Amino acid sequence: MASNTKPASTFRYGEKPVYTTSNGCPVESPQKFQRISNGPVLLQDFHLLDLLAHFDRERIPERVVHAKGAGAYGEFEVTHDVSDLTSVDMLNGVGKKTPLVARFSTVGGEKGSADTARDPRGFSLKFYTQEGNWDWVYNNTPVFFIRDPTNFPVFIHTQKRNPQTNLKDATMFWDYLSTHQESVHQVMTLFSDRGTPYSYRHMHGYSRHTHKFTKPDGSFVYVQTHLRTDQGIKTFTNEEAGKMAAENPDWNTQDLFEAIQRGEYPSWSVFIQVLTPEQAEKFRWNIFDLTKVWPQAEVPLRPVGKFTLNRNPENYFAEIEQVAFSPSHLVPGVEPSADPVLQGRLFSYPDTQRHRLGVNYQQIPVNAPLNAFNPFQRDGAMAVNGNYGANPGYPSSYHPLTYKPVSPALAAHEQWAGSVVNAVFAEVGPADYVQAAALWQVLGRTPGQQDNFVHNVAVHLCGAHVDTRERTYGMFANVDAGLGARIREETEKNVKN
Ligand code: HEM
Repeated sequence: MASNTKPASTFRYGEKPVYTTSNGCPVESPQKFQRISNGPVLLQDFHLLDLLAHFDRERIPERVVHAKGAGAYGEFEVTHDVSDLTSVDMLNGVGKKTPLVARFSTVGGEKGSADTARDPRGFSLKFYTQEGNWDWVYNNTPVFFIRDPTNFPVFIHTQKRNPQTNLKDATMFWDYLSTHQESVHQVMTLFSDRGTPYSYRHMHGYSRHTHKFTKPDGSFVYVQTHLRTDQGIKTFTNEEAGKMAAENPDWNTQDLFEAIQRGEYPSWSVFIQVLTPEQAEKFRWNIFDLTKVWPQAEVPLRPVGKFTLNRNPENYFAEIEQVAFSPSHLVPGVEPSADPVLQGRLFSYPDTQRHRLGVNYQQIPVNAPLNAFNPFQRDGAMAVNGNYGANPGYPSSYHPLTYKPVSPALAAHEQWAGSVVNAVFAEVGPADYVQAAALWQVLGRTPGQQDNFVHNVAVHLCGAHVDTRERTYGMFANVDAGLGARIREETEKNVKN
């Protein structure tokens, strides 16, 4: 056959298309190159130059956090009616199904790092709804280290590599945490065995942030979302996770891919916690404080739906590396809350994706919404969607578009007035240790879990400078005096030199 008869993207693995240069010119041999006898190679050999030049540009920036990950496609189904709370189209109608793509990840490691590292896990979903893509960019733990958006870059720097040694650095790690003790609740989760999940299939997901579910009449409720694994929670101990990191650093990636290949489709049940604005005002905890949970005894879980992952990607780079999730990808019926960390995130994700993938990242097939139409965003590198053809790039009176009305003026809770302040979210105080102390008691209900926690902290903290160790013992003593003493004793036993 002299040439191919269909576009490259439609060939399936195993077909035998004609090999060509990038401009489609058939090539006699993938190995041959043009040269003068056994002398220099020729600049006219486009096949060689094309191949080398493309190879030279294969890498794009890895994600600044959550660089190592795995993903798959699936489907969400509504199991319970929530139309009393929200007009989100995807949630409207029991039995309604919506396609999705998921990506799981570790946070601090590079793209080639070990899957079983002690780290929170990213848990991202992109739903392709009729009213736009709705992204849930969640984690596997219910709270986070920070509640001030300014702290994210500096906190992450302490979890990554030391600028001089290029090594992970226990002093830096604990120096940050012990001087920002609002982190302690998340530290309690991270250093329990939940910090080393057995697989992506065996962990829950949490929105952590408060969002708002809205209705067209302008009313709304505050919600937090929980994704509960139907496979059950399964974790590694510290030593099992370390052994797996050495033997198979890609264990979680392999586990997810092979489970789906075997037809063992993992699923999660979706629940929400709901507070009315009036309840939120009287609630013991500030609902915009990302370091606190809404205790389930006070705010029960309400079932919403279920999702299942049932298809592996055909191409990892195209579909998983290039997928771009953002908490700002919302749809009618859901809005961000005033949580300052969430507000910071609304900016950060599309910003980094314009850098990581380019300004037209929403045109990449895995990111492309079903029904988007925005001809006022034109041109730019890699505009591959036809660039809206002859449609005017402004709101033309000759070719008006259809503009859909949005909800009426929002209720009292959304009318903000006040002076500009430049302040931290809140000073750390006794209330910041209450939920961490409760978690310490919860760990005590499963035999061995408190011991594992103390051990997991000790073998990490022992690498930190003595001043930092002392301050960290104080932090754990603020949670529980006995816990502080046990961590001191176990850590000092492990200190070398
Ligand atoms: C101010 C705080 C935060 C900032 C500035 C921030 C920033 C970022 C950035 C820049 C990325 C890389 C995105 C990309 O390259 O596509 C990322 C990834 C991610 N972040 Fe955050 N983040 C913050 C807090 C959080 C919190 C609180 C959560 C969980 C509730 C979270 C969950 C994730 C997840 C799951 C990913 C991976 C997304 C994927 O799979 O592609 N982040 N974050």
